[in-house]
Amino acid sequence: MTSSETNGIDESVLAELTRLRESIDNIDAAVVHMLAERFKCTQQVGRLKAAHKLPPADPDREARQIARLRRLAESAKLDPAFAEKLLNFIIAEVIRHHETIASSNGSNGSNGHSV
Ligand SMILES: O=C(O)C(=O)C[C@]1(C(=O)O)C=C[C@@H](O)C=C1
Repeated sequence: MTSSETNGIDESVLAELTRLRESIDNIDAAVVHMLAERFKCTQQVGRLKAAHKLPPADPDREARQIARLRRLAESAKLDPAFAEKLLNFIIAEVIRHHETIASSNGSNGSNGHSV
């Protein structure tokens, strides 16, 4: 092994891997923050729907979101099937939250409006 190698991996390769991983970590942090903001909005939607006795899921809206996201994915060279699966995964969690909000509104005598 030469002085520029560590455990058989060239130091320049390790430096490149570290640089790429730092960007990956930044992107993952951004995804977490963006999802947190999205869930803050959907919690408000869930409270609004529960207060007005609207159903948790809106399949027509979902169909429009999926069609739009697939188009965006294609133009960004991301697999549209992956984009659709990801959105469905997120929406399924949102609907679960909406259902929890709706059932807690119905059982505690609240009118659904929070202070
Ligand atoms: O837009 C709504 O009606 C929502 O409840 C939000 C949302 C979403 O997460 O984007 C979730 C459930 C609905 O089926 C559609 C969309």
